[in-house]
Amino acid sequence: MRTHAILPTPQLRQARLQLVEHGITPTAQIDALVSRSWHRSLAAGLSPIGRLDCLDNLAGSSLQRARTLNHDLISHSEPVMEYLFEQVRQSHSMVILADAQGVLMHTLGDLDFLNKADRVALRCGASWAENQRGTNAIGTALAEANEVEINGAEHYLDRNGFLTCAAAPILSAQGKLMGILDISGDHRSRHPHTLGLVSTAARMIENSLVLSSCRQQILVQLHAKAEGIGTVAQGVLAFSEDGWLVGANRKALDLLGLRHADMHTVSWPQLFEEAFERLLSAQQRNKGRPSQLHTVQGGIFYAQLHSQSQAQQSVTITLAPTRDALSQLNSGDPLWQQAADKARRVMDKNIPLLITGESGVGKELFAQAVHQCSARKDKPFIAVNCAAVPEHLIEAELFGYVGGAFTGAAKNGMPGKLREAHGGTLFLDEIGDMPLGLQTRLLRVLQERTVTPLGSSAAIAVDFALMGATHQNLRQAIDQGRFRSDLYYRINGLSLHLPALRERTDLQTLTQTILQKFAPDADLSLHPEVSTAMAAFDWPGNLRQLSHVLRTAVALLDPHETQINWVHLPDDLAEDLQRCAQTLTPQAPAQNLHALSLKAIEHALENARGNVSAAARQLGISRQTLYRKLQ
Ligand SMILES: Nc1ncnc2c1ncn2[C@@H]1O[C@H](COP(=O)(O)OP(=O)(O)OP(=O)(O)O)[C@@H](O)[C@H]1O
Repeated sequence: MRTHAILPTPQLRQARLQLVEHGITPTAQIDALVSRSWHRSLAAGLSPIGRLDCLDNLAGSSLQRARTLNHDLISHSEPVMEYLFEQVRQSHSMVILADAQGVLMHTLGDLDFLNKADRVALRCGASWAENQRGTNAIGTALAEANEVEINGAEHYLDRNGFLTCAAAPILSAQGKLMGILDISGDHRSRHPHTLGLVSTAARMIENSLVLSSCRQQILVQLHAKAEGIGTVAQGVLAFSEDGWLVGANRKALDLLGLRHADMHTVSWPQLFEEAFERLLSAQQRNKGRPSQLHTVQGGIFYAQLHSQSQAQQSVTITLAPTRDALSQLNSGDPLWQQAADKARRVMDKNIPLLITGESGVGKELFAQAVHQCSARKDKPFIAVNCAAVPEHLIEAELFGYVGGAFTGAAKNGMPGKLREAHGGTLFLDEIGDMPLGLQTRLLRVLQERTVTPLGSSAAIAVDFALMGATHQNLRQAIDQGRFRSDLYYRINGLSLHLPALRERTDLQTLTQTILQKFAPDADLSLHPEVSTAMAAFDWPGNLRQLSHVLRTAVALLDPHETQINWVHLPDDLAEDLQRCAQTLTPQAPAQNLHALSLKAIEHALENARGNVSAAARQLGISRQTLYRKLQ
């Protein structure tokens, strides 16, 4: 962006002279970008006046080679350049495409101006990199990786002072600078809109490149309005089949607050609330009409999805298993996502995970998903509930035994869960409930990585990834002498806490995902009152309770019904929920309306842990309305 207006030519010449003679520019008057570029030009050994030596110009076969290397850039730019040229025809200008080194690849121009331009080598093969020709829109846009306008005597070389040039970079889907689009003309015919025109045209080329280079991926076109899809202002995102962001145009990054550096580190569920498959099937049902898409940060867009496999009508089937197990569980809650991100980082690094959280928050499902994402996924996942097995059996259950080791033992013995987990993952649920004696044996196994079955003296090597889970406070258990501290440190390579359902901000998405699991062919929803009450409810049984409630509700629906209402809920829960709803619904006289709505807002904000977007969603109002009410 320009920081200063364009100065008259004599002042600019004077300033350049001062730079060349004294190495300084009067920064108070000269535009910061121009000043930076002049300094670079000076450092490259260029002089504003006189001859230019040894320029890197390409011709013949080397130009041909460069054009072949830039084939995609040129072919996507040509139609846009022709359109652009139509807009500037007869204004003594030309439209120029340069590659990422500043070498001109393609030009279109008014004949009278082309002759003039040829004298300063504005022709194919010539390099307009800054170190070759000093400050100029093409070279400076490359150096600054930004759109640039250079006018008249702002050009470092005096010989280019008759030009006015506006240039904008063209970026690939991964943010690589592919080339520069430029309009150059006689500086007397400078138009203030030229830079905007060039930038828009560069974005058109960029969109076309992104759509083409990512056509093997799943493409999402999005805009705040359905009508904006397909226009130059649309965002374009590309996702791999397993849901990772692999490409985007700049508009999409702006819309979602992302950077090109986020490629391959951000996945669909971290961005959007709707499950991917759900959006795809909605698109198939609606014959490709744009569907609404909610970002986890509360933004609403319209989106259209394209996938090569969509054309073959098989996309839902091919994609469903390709989102990895952790992504499939992710429905957008930031605390849950933090735990999943940490788990991904330590995965396959032999670090035991200790998963904590209230009963029913999904610790075992989480552990299974981590196993499914790990290198051990084709080996067994063995879960042992340390609280459910009677104390006198748990030792045999875990360590196994040889035939006839004790009364009632199986004739041929049993390998035990630790050996069954060999190569895979051992998940010790409710590890806080493990008897002390067994804790000592388990510690030995973990230290020695061998198991000695009951009744045997032979140690057998075992290799498994270890995950434990507990709803207990293990530190407290240590203080009370119920849990060995050395075992605690051994099993707690990294502890991950899963949030309780009342703390989560993704209740709506979770509900939709669970409903879809129970009734894949129906488009079920909750009655708004039920939904609001559920959002305010405490859910002591967490996801297990929610899942049971929804399963029952789906079973109670009549075949033609698609909305879950109070009558579809178990009586006791309906009563609890209605009590919650009463705290939210204004039933008192009108003068209390304000107080009641404040209470509902307070409640929703508390539930959403201060996240205004999530609170607005819970209340069924827009973010703007919530902000207004808060004011
Ligand atoms: N992400 C999820 N989506 C849908 N249902 C879920 C999800 N996570 C958990 N559930 C439901 O909750 C139930 C309990 O999950 P899980 O056994 O993993 O919880 P837990 O925290 O290990 O419970 P506990 O502490 O009682 O062992 C599951 O059987 C499932 O019905």
